[in-house]
Amino acid sequence: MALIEVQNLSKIYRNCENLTYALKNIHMSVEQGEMVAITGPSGSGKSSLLNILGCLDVQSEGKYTLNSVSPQQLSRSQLAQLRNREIGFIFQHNILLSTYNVLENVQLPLQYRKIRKSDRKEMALNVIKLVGMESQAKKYPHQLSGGQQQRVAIARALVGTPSIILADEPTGALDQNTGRHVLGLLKNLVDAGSTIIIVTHDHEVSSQCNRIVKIVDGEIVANI
Ligand SMILES: Nc1ncnc2c1ncn2[C@@H]1O[C@H](COP(=O)(O)OP(=O)(O)OP(=O)(O)O)[C@@H](O)[C@H]1O
Repeated sequence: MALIEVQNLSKIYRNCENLTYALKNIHMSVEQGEMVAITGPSGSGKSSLLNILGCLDVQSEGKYTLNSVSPQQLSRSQLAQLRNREIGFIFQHNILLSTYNVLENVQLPLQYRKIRKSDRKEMALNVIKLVGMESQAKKYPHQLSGGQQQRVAIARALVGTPSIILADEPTGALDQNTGRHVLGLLKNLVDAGSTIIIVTHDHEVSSQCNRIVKIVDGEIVANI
C-alpha cells in the first residue's frame, strides 16, 4: 500500500443554504520518497486537499489513508498525535514563535512526546545542522532573514522524522535566489528518503518534482 491513498474523495462546504463542491471524486496515491507538486488556479481546491492530507480537516465523502491509518476514524486526541508523529508542515509565511530562539522553535514538535530533554536538544541540533543554521541556533526569528526563517521552519517540520512533509507555497514569500536555495534543501531531503507534497503556483518548483497533480474546479485534470 502507498504511503498516501486517496479514493473517491470529495469535500463539500456547507454555508447556510450554499454548498461548495471544493473537491470532487479525487483519486491519488503517493509513494514513500516522492516529491509531488499540487498545482491549479486559485479556488481550485488545493488547500482543501492539503488540509485533509494534513489531518486538519476531514473529507465529506471517500477514503483517505496515511501510512495505513484512516484519520477520519480517530478521536481528536488520537488525531493530534497522528499529526504530531506523521506530518511536518511548512507554510508560505512561517509561524516561528517570536519569543523562542531557533533551537527552542525547532524543539517545539517534540515537547508532546516522551523524549528526554537532552535528546530533544540533540535531535533539534541535528536538523538545524542539516539546514545549515547551526551558527544561528541562539538567534531569535526577528534576527533572521526570510530565507533563514524558512530554513528553521523546515528544520522544525523535520525534527520528529515525520512520514510526510506538507508544504504550502514554501518559496512563495522568498526572493528568487533564496527560493532556489530552499527548493534545493527540500530536494536533498527527498534524496535522503523524505516524502514531500508541495502546493505551488511556481513552475520552477513544480518542474523539480517527480510528479505534478493539477486540480481544476475540484477535479484532478492531470497527474503526470
Ligand atoms: N471554509 C470554507 N467554507 C466555504 N467554502 C470554502 C471554504 N474553504 C474553501 N472554500 C471554497 O472551496 C473552493 C476551494 O478552495 P481552496 O481554498 O481549497 O482553493 P485553493 O486552490 O487552495 O485556492 P488558492 O490558490 O486561492 O489558495 C473555493 O471555491 C473556496 O471558495
